[in-house]
Amino acid sequence: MIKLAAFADILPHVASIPGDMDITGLASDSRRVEPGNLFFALAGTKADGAAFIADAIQRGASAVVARKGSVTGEISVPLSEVDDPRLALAQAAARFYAGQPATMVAVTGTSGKTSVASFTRQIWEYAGLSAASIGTTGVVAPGRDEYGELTTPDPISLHKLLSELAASGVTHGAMEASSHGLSQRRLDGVKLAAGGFTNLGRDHMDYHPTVEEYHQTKMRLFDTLLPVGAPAVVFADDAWSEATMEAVRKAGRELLTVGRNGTYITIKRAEHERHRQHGEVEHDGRIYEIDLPLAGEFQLSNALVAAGLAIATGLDPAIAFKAFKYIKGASGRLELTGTTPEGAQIYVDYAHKPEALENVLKAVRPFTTGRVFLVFGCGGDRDRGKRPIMGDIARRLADVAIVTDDNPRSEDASAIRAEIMAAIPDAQEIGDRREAIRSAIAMLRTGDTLIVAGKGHEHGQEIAGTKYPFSDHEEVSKALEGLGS
Ligand SMILES: CC(=O)N[C@H]1[C@@H](OP(=O)(O)OP(=O)(O)OC[C@H]2O[C@@H](n3ccc(=O)[nH]c3=O)[C@H](O)[C@@H]2O)O[C@H](CO)[C@@H](O)[C@@H]1O[C@H](C)C(=O)N[C@@H](C)C(=O)N[C@H](CCC(=O)O)C(=O)O
Ligand SMILES: Nc1ncnc2c1ncn2[C@@H]1O[C@H](COP(=O)(O)OP(=O)(O)OP(=O)(O)O)[C@@H](O)[C@H]1O
Ligand SMILES: N[C@H](CCC[C@H](N)C(=O)O)C(=O)O
Ligand SMILES: [Mg+2]
Repeated sequence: MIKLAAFADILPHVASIPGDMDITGLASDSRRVEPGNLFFALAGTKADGAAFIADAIQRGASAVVARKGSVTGEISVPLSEVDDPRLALAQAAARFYAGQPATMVAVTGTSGKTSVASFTRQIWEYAGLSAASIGTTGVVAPGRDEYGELTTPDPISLHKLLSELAASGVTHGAMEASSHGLSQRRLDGVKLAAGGFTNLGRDHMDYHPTVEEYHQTKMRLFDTLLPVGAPAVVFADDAWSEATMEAVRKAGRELLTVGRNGTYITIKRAEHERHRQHGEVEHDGRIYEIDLPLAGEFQLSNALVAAGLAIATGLDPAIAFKAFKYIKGASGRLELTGTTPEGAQIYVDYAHKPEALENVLKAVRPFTTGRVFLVFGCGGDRDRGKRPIMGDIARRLADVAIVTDDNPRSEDASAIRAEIMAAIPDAQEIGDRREAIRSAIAMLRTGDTLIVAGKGHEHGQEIAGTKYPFSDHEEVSKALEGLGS
């Protein structure tokens, strides 16, 4: 419970409302309003929250926040009109749910966010700090491991969570900043100590009009959310690194680069083995040995961004680099899930966009003496343009590809497959994902590698509005049991 007047600096006019009222909670969905809630009417992609003000009041909303000019006519409760209701909601949520872990960092980029958030938490944990990570795979903190729906939670859930974490003694938190989250102001109330950037590729072209606009949205993390002078840890070896560095410099934040071309942490030497990477990095004039028990050079890039975030916010570099040895991959990120009796290896991976798929296929090639198999599809109700691009990547980089279903959502699954197969007509088509996985595993021989791509950690498959239980991990295990391994 908090007085409405406590939001006076965020919400115009509330200071002039006679008789201060108690606010029992915040809501942005009228269907979830409880008596005494402050309702925020948000303009969305499908609806305008202003149309649900009457509904919210009927359910007991005691005051309403809406975009200037969006409310016509009288309403029966106090109204605060603002330029940006989503920003007001984020700030109000941070006020309502007081307390955040003292050191919060956020990472953006097309791929690697979940991994970086998880690695940063693990580095802090290794150093003995009480740490949390928040992102696509959910929340992980001392005593908590919860599956999540969104990469960046909405501000109300996010601040409730941060407040609980702080109250339970968590001092360090790493979170993912998705482009949706940044554009919708979901993390504008978070007090950030540092920000990170991994890379930029094609994603969410159903939401962002151009790649440039998509990049600019991601840059909000640096030019708006990060305090002036705060460190921005930028991966230096990506095609979009230069543009990101420029954005950070222009915004007056401290630029720290990592990677082969990085100056804050520089890769001096890296040897990649099948399941680990070993090498040396330079930081602040000193050389540190690193040993990372994960496959794929991209995981080393992610680990460097994580180390950069931890060091930039105060951790001893020697401890940060030593922690690499104990890092576990995030669930379903190039995760070795099984081995056939003949020794072929099967990985579950979350690549559901072009660059991720390309990276993963390239990552396993050097260690595959036989053929690289790929089982993949594309999600429905998402960027259609990526389908033939991913088909083409599979054609170029996999030896055997099976096109199957991901989450068709409301779309016709066979039409999605056809759009992928336009670029890889020779692929096998097996719509049923379980069948596709079984069929691929049955074909594997010594030296082969199979990547089951697209769903990673997911627990379900969404078909025509229903989420059916489904796990790539489980299906791989069951198929292997069938082979007697
Ligand atoms: C496309 C998108 O981002 N949608 C988000 C957006 O919803 P919207 O603006 O489209 O909502 P809308 O349906 O148009 O309705 C507008 C407003 O009216 C309200 N409403 C609606 C109906 C009603 O009866 N009463 C009512 O009050 C809604 O609650 C909403 O506030 O704002 C909502 C509230 O903040 C989010 O929950 C919702 O996320 C949906 C669930 C979603 O699926 N988002 C995905 C695409 C997403 O955000 N993904 C990113 C990136 C993933 C990644 O690649 O890593 C993520 O961070 O997870
Ligand atoms: N640094 C990287 N560069 C390129 N590809 C990567 C990188 N890190 C991870 N990937 C690929 O992207 C997939 C998703 O990785 P991760 O979950 O860490 O990224 P993310 O940015 O959180 O993705 P999402 O936005 O889908 O949640 C991995 O399974 C892997 O295929
Ligand atoms: N957060 C991403 C996840 C996509 C996962 C993939 N399995 C798919 O369904 O396309 C999205 O909602 O676009
Ligand atoms: Mg993620």
